[in-house]
Amino acid sequence: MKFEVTPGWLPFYPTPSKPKLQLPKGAVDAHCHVFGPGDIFPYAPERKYTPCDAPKEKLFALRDLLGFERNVIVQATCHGADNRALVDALESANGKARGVATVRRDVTNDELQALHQAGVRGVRFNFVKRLVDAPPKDTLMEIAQKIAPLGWHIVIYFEADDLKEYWDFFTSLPTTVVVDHMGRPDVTKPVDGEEFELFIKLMREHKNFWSKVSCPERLSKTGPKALNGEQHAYVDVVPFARRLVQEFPDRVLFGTDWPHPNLKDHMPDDGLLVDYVAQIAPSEEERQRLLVDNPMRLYWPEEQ
Ligand SMILES: O=C(O)c1cc(C(=O)O)oc(=O)c1
Repeated sequence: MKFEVTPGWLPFYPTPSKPKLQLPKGAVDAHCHVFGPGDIFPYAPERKYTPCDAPKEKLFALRDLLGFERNVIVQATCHGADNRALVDALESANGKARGVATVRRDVTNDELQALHQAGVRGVRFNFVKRLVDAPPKDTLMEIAQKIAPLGWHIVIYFEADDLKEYWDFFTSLPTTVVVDHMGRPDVTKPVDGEEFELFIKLMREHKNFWSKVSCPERLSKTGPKALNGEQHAYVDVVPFARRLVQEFPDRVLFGTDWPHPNLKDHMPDDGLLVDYVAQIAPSEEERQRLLVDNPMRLYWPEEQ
């Protein structure tokens, strides 16, 4: 099937640089996606955007260039609950990728087992209105109850503004819960202001919560952008990620978010995005936890 890309869509950066930062051995890119290709794995009818194809071969080549050894591939909303592109990528990765799927309430145990076999270790609940019409909470709780016995976790994606509303629901989830992109703080607000303190409180009071300290390119308002060799990109986002890395060193993950869906302003050079990690995790010990120990504990516990 041929798909027309959403007007204004920015394709991923064609020639990423090799990072200056050398990643620790065994580093995991814990948040990235595959899109299509649409003629093999069609985009979902209910999608809110149509991306350009970003196939597994490109992802694996990027992994090697950047110095990662493994990927966690997260089901993107443009594929809805059709996990075929994700499963295909996982099955092609020689054990070097795990996945986070999207499932519906009527998913069967056999289907869950097949996803587990392919390398899926979690499901994603998305509440961002420009991306999805979120299912009702009782539907999601039913899914949570179904996946919990598999030892899977739940990845949640929401806007900072919505945290209050979902607080009771999120904190009643029965599994480890991983928050995408730091709960999308407005980085023009203070890092110790009301909005981000609420997120810190969530992490402090609920030890089953983890946070991805990813997506500075999405959250930044003032840059500078990860382009043209910039070694100090997205300085306005650094204090937020730095705070999480310092306060919750065992419950943070980092991912590139390649191929960066829905960016409007610019497309980052992924090599420079890796160099950004030196700003939020300046010590080798912090990077070891962020990039190796934490994702391995969550996604490859059998190797621990
Ligand atoms: O902010 C976004 O647009 C975005 C979208 C998706 C997705 O469509 O799944 O995933 C992300 O991690 C981020």
